[in-house]
Amino acid sequence: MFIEPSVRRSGAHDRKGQLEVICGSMFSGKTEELIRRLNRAKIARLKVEIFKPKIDTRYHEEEVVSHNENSIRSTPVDFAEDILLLSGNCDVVGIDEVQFFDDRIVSVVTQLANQGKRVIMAGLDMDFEGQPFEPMPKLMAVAEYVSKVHAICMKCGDLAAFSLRLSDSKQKVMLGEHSIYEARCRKCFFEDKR
Ligand SMILES: Nc1ncnc2c1ncn2[C@@H]1O[C@H](COP(=O)(O)OP(=O)(O)O)[C@@H](O)[C@H]1O
Ligand SMILES: Cc1cn([C@H]2C[C@H](O)[C@@H](COP(=O)(O)O)O2)c(=O)[nH]c1=O
Ligand SMILES: [Zn+2]
Repeated sequence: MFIEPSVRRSGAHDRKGQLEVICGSMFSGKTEELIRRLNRAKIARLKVEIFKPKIDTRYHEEEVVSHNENSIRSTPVDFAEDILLLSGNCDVVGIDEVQFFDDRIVSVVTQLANQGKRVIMAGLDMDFEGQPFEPMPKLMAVAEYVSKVHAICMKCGDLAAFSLRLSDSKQKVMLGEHSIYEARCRKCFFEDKR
């Protein structure tokens, strides 16, 4: 479990911002961990704003929802720059499905952290082919803290770092969950990848 350096550190008293990335495969608990950190910031009475790309409307238009149905209210945005405009004077910014933003998200979150905000991002580090999912590598490079979480392989029960797509589609962006994707360990992913 990630231990926050200090929940209030980036609050009103000490405006030192920081970037945190939570990454891993599908079903690895990224959204749960994001919600956990954001709820703790709220308990510390920090002002929290949460965003997700408008493209991700799988479960709910205005909520970030985990696979086990934890949820937190969020603002869907079209572009990374919208986050700068809408985060105002909050202390903590949460961003889910951050892999769906383009490279401009790197400059946006850097500006937010330099303003003294704690920015917590969750996103897929690899796509269905096992390739890095841009802009995640860049975000991981500039972040102070990177947490990689793991799912359980649906074939062998080992730890899973890969997301196997069960259909033949080669489109990079293809929203979906259990019916289209399965978490897999390295061995089972490369055995079954199409
Ligand atoms: N293969 C799996 N491995 C682990 N958890 C799974 C798996 N399939 C479903 N789950 C459920 O998904 C939850 C994590 O969901 P979520 O936080 O939304 O993950 P992510 O955001 O990484 O896709 C787990 O707590 C568990 O209930
Ligand atoms: C591997 C992979 C996934 N996607 C999509 C599928 C889901 O809608 C999201 C990931 O959601 P999660 O919260 O991490 O479970 O991304 C995609 O578009 N392309 C891919 O290669
Ligand atoms: Zn396996």
